[in-house]
Amino acid sequence: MTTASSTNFVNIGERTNVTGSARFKKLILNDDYEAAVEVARQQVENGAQIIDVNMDEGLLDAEMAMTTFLKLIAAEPDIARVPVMIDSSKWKVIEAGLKCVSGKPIVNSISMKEGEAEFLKHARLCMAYGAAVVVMAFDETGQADTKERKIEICERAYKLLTGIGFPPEDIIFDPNVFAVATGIDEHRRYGLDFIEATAEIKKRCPHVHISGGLSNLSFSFRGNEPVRKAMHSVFLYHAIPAGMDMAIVNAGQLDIYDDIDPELREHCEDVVFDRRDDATDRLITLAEKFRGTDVVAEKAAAEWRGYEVHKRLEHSLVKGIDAHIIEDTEEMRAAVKDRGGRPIEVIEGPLMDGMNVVGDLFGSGKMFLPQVVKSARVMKKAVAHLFPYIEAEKEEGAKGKGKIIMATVKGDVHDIGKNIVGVVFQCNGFEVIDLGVMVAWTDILAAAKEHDADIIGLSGLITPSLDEMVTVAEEMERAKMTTPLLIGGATTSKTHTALRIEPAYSGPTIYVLDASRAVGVASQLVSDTQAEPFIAATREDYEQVRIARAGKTAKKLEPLERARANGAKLDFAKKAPAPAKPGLHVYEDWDLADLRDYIDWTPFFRAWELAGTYPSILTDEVVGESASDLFRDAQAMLDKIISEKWLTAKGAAGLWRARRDGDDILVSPENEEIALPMLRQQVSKRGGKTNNCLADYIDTSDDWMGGFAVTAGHGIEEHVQRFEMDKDDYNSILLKALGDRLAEAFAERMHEHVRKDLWGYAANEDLDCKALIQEKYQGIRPAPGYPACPDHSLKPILFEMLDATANTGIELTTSFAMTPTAAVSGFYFAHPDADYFGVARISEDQVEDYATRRGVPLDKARQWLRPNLNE
Ligand SMILES: C[S@@+](CC[C@H](N)C(=O)[O-])C[C@H]1O[C@@H](n2cnc3c(N)ncnc32)[C@H](O)[C@@H]1O
Repeated sequence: MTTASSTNFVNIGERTNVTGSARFKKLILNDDYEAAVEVARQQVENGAQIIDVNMDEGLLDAEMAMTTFLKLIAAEPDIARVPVMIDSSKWKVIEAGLKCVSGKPIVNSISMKEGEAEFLKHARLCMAYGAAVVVMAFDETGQADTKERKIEICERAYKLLTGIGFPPEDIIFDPNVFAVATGIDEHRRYGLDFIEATAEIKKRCPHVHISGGLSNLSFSFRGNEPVRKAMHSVFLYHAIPAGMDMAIVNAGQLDIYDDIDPELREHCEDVVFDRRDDATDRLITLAEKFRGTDVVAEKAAAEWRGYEVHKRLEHSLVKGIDAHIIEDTEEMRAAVKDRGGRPIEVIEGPLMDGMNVVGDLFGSGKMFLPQVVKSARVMKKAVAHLFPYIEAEKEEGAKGKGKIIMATVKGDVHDIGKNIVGVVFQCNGFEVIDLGVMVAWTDILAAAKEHDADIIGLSGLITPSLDEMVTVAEEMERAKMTTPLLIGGATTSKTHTALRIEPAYSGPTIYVLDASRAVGVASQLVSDTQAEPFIAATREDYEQVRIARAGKTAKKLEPLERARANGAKLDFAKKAPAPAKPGLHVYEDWDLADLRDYIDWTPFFRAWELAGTYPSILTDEVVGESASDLFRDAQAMLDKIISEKWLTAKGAAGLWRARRDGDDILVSPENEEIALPMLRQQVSKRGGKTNNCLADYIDTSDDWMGGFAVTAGHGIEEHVQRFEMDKDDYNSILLKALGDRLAEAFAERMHEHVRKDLWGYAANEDLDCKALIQEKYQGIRPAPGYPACPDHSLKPILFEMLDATANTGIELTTSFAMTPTAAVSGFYFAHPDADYFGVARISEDQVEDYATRRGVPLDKARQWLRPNLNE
């Protein structure tokens, strides 16, 4: 069956509506009524059986526009054969329209919004003109959203209208189609409520018609026409048998139900009928496959290829399209050559012009990181094409704004943030010399000298990197350097930079919050006029941070003994039973397809500096488009990662006997006991709150705990290199970010496997991905380096118990960072009352106690615990 043709269903053309069609609005605003009439004709030719005309636009004299247009179409026999729906929120406009229509008009709309008297007044007028009316399901308290309200309002309106003799067959109810798949739970029933209400209204109000505006339904998928069309068709397929007999819809844009891709159709029906909890998530995921597959997109694509070459280059750069960049760059180069110019001019002229547009859009918040990184990829390809010509002519390279050395410091391996910042610098005309990860200070200083760098940028993600950055600063000082030093990365902060790094180096030292600030900072540092005042202002700012900190006396903490006495007292009668499968379990190659469903997407968008929560970020007013594009690319790459097996997921999980001894947990992976010394909160607690320590979660005898290490990073290097060889930072960063996501998903999956199977204390747990991300399960998996066990140096102990390097291939750097970077490790606690907390500040007594328990010199313990010291 098709959606429309085999029923008495009437479709109402929507293109002659200034609020819904940008093109029609433009025509009317420009007084181009001739072309506007053509829009109406096309609608009718495309099968519209009624045309909706709306002129509600602030800049228009709507009464005038309505009457002008209606008179014009009344003179066109092939348009005038279909009824006109006069659509306005202003009664005066409707009345003006009614006066110009010759056939049977339809008024869109009246409602009880302003009470019964007003409603009936309008209804009587419509009756006088012989007009049918659309009655919105709207009353004095607002628009009907639930099924019950829709029915109640329509029934009430029906009684009122028939009470004054209004012909029931001239009543068209619009029970409000609202957007579904928005990610908001209350919206899930909107589609179903409309359909069910339709059936009931038809029953209770004989002879009426039911109509609705379909475009609302798929609002969440704007920009994705194939999915919108499928949703509309699916909706009508079910709403028509329920009694819907009209809809405002672009008839040319409906799919035949049977022709819709079966998977898409099923997912749309899941959403419309609210058939499963994850219906929205699944449709959003699937939707990405269909984006851009429609005719409109293809037409737009063809159109820009007709631009002149300068504009084509700009278009490629701004849109991040690399498909034609080589041929266009070549065309430009040839054109420049023909007029006696040099190849470098292609870079300095059109390419830089395009990148300036990108820079401006990014700077003004109209473009986001993923798009910028794509633009940079296009630029790099263009430059690479020109390079041999530039070399051949022995030209100087384009003069950049300045040279920046970038490095992730020794002991640290994380580089997504650094790479993104590097790309953004390059887009803005800086030359970046990227030294990679785990870079010793000696190499950083040597590179700065060799390249005569204007700026050095350091990056780090884990807390031990903070100390390493101080070391780099001290060494720069010793070498009497004056090069500005930029500090960035997840654990860095303005406070740490002001308190520890800047005092170590007399050159300019500046903390950079994120990629969007990096260019502003670097540009000021290389500017002849702005550098000095900027550096002075930053120094003053950091001085204030130090003064404020000096004014604060160290926080008053509880003595360790008192904190211990106030530890968490768990009811060990509730502790988890002994594991079903104790000991070590190794997984050499976990199925990546299985992990895909466990991915928490929100942090993925954060890595690209897109603010928001998945899935609503995909339809966010500001970043929605950028997030959706990125998500589509991510899904496509995930498809390949899985089907072509780019990555291998290896993991180990162990469940061991454990008992608590003071603040140590004694674990027995084999026969001997291994001590895991834990840290305790010492901040004063009130109101019955306890001073927690992870050891509190373990019984003094006969208990169990676990540990795990998982990675999804094996195999990644080969592909990262492939992308980098191809100057494709975008895909290289995308792959790394997806590797991280798969590793986190693996940690989630492994934890579930432990609860339900290996340990088995929650064998009947039934949680979906969302509930897992919200940690709705029993037990926790604290990770070394995180607030409840901030000391990264516990990782070697954990790794030894798991024989993790042999079993999973994960290695630890000197700062206890894991390689591959796409890796997660931690402990398992199963007690139902075990919860995450932060150790926060600790005092000297605990540092000494910890040094003794770990069997290390006090200095070493101080170094490990530095971020938690009370100083
Ligand atoms: C960093 S997030 C990772 C999960 C997130 N769904 C993702 O995919 O990125 C949460 C994890 O961090 C660790 N974590 C969070 N808070 C912690 C705390 N206070 N102490 C120790 N570990 C903590 C735990 O391993 C927890 O599972």
